Amino acid sequence: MGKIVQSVEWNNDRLILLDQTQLPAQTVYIELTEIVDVWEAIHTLKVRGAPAIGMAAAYGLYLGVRDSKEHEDDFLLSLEKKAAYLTTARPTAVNLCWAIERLLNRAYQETALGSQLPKIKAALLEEALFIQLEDEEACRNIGEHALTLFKDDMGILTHCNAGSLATAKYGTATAPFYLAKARGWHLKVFAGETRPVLQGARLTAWELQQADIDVTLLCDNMAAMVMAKGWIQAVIVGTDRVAANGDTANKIGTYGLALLAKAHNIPFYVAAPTSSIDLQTMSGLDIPIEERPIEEVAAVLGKRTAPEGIKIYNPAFDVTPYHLITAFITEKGIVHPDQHGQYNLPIHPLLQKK
Ligand SMILES: CSC[C@H]1O[C@H](OP(=O)(O)O)[C@H](O)[C@@H]1O
Repeated sequence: MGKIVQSVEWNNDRLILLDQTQLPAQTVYIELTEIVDVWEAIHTLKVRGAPAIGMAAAYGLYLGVRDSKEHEDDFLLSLEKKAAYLTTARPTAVNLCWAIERLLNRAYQETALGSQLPKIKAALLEEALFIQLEDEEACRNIGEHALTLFKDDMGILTHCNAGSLATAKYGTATAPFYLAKARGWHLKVFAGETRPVLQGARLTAWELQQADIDVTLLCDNMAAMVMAKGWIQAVIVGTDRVAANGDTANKIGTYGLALLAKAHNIPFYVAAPTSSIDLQTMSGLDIPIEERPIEEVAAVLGKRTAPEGIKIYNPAFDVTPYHLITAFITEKGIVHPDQHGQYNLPIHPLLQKK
């Protein structure tokens, strides 16, 4: 029986991460106790995937103040500076700043109650643990809802890694694959390799193989052909940030898949925990798109493939306009567009409109 891999764990008062840059060749766990090392792990994709970087940032903020010696009057300012520092690790996934905001709010609440520093710090760790537990439950619920849209023996295409590695467990886009396996269904997963960082080849293919799930690896440029062959009955992807109108930022290449799905009349689903839905961002035009080092494009796993001195563009994400999305699968249920083609998206109770 296969196993469901996990990438983030709080254990023995330290943050333990499965270093995703070493997969699939090596399974390497790193133990972090310093906020600067958490920032670096997020920035260099040792930990990656919107929910997972939110969880890591939350634990990182706690680690940043756990042993601090500031006077109580200076603690909140120090906490806010460390929070701001962590949000610079990566800009696109709203989960990172959302998790940080949750810990800041807990600190403000405890301060207002007159709590002493030890209690405030304990509340920060408690909130980080809550975020991880909630994400696992949200992913499981997303999987259950997604299975109402799928049936046994379907071919499903996914992109990048919105998997168990990118979340507390199960993944968002991959959650239905794990639950279908447990239900005895045979879903045929097609995973795009996802240039340039190869999250599909290195991570999704690996984690589904570990779980004995039927997965076929594709180059990104094969998606149109397998759709034309009739091998794909649905596309499901994750997200880093859904804007208020439903425009969705996800791994570069997602927008193209949505256009292909539309052209082939194939449903295109976004698995979106409410922790990734940002009603403060009005549309895709307002979503910050991370640009990453050009070396990711110029070389493949360290071997240079592009000529020296060539111009290179390396956006890590693109935005799929909401009208190309068939439905959002959230932990609160499936959201289809209304009669005007507009989305009324659920909001996480702790992400109230300001
Ligand atoms: C549930 S993971 C969401 C999202 O995050 C990934 O980006 P990255 O690998 O750069 O962290 C990818 O876009 C996934 O779909």
